[in-house]
Formats: sequence, structure tokens, C-alpha cells
Amino acid sequence: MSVLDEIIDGVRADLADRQAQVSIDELKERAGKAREAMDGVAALRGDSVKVICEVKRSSPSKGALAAIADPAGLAADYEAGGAAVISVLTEQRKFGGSLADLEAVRAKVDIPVLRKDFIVTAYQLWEARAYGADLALLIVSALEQDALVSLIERATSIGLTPIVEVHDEEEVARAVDAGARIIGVNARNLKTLEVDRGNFARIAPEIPDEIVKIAESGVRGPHDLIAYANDGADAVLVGESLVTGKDPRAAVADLVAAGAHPALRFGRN
Ligand SMILES: O=C(O)c1ccccc1NCC(=O)[C@H](O)[C@H](O)COP(=O)(O)O
Repeated sequence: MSVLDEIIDGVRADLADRQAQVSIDELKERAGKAREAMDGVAALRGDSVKVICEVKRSSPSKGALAAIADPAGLAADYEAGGAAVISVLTEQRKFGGSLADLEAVRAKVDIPVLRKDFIVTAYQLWEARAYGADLALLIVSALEQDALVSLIERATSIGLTPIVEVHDEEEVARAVDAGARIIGVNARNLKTLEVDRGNFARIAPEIPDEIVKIAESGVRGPHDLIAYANDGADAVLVGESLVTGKDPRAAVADLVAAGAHPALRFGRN
């Protein structure tokens, strides 16, 4: 069994518990009262390379990373540093996250918030909206094609902007066929946990120009952002280096400044 399969087994077990406690109608009612969703595509487009900053306590690859007693405070630091979007890992077993983290972050910041989880049902999309998310991650390798198409449609219909995550060319084709408007290329292979920063450069040329391209994982600082930008990234998603560093606000500001450097504009959409 791969790491991803193991994570999804846990996600399904926890999901069954939540579904037994909260009906989808209750979630829909709560979603109806949530702040209107912000436009995720607009947040990630522009002249500069955007920075998505992640609230990440632990991971299958590294174990414990940071306690993060105040996820909203961390998100506020990210926002002050110039983040375009906050990513909140809500998976509990391996990443130590929760919907409460999502809710707290949403209440604190005025920029879009991504629910980062292993979404396999529409129920989780309603949860995302009910707890204030503007975007939701859909991982191609975790979904059959019919499910991917239907979750992209459902996410969009309830106001969420889907980010469709891929790791290879075949998954890019599936994401494009399914109607993705934003594709995240993960440098981390979710089955082996190996990180290969060269993955984005190999795969990005397969992604049509009009689709927003995010380089995910392995960003240690501005030099990695610049490399990804030169390979065509519109945005980068950063977790570990921010939560383990001493000054997340300054680290985000350094990334944002690098992403706004005029030299990067040449050749970008
Ligand atoms: O981070 C992991 O070990 C991991 C393992 C299995 C599935 C997903 C995993 N991470 C999710 C992510 O994609 C990253 O949190 C995100 O791209 C940020 O990456 P990083 O900056 O390297 O923390």
C-alpha cells in the first residue's frame, strides 16, 4: 500500500465519523452563511509570482515540523508578508490539521484560503465552504476520472476554486480534460514521498497557457521560487521552510519580493 493509499484510508474513516455526526444539509446551511468565496484564479494571476503559504504542523515525510498553537496568528504573519493565498492542511492523522484551523484562519485573514486535504467526496467540498474556504485541492492520483470531473464541477458550482494537483504528464492530460483552470504540479511523489524539484520543468510545458500553474513543494527560499518562475510557474506553494523558520513573515516577504522582480516578467503570461 502506498503512502497516499494509507492517508486516504484514514481520511475515509474520519470522514465516515463526521458524516455520522453532521448531515450534508447542515453543512449546506452553514455554507450559506459563510463569507462569500473569493476568486482563487484572480488571486493567483498577475505580473508577479504569487506565494501560497501553508499552515503545516507535521507530514508523513518529516514527522513533526512545528506545534503551531495559533494557526490564525501564523496566517496573519503570512498575510502581512504578502502571501496571496493561505493553505490550511485540514487532514488530522498525518498532518495534525483540522477544520477548526481552517475556520480560525478564515476569520483572521482577508485573502483567499485553500482547504488542503485529500478530498474524495462532495461532502468534503461542502465542509470546505462551510468552514470558509475559497479554494479546495483535488489530487488527480487520488481520484478516478469521473470523480475528478464531478468534484471540479461541484466545487465550482458552490463557489470554490479547485486547484487540481498532478505529478506527471498523464495526470496533466486528465486534469486538462476534466476542466481544470488551476493546476498544481507537486514535486513530491505522494506514493514514495521523494521530492524532485525538476518535475515542474518537465511537466509545465504540457499545461496550456491559459491555465494557472503552481509549483508545489520543496521551496527552501527565493532561489527555488526564481527557478520555478523561470520554468513558467505563476505561483509557488510553500509549507515546511516557512513553518520551521524563525521569522515566517520575513521569509514570506523575501519570497514575495523575489516573485515581483522585474526580470521574471519576461516571457510570463
Ligand atoms: O508533505 C508531505 O510529506 C506529504 C506527504 C504525502 C502527501 C502530501 C504531502 N504534503 C502535501 C504537500 O503537497 C505539501 O504540504 C505542500 O506542497 C508544501 O510542501 P513543502 O513546502 O515541501 O512542505
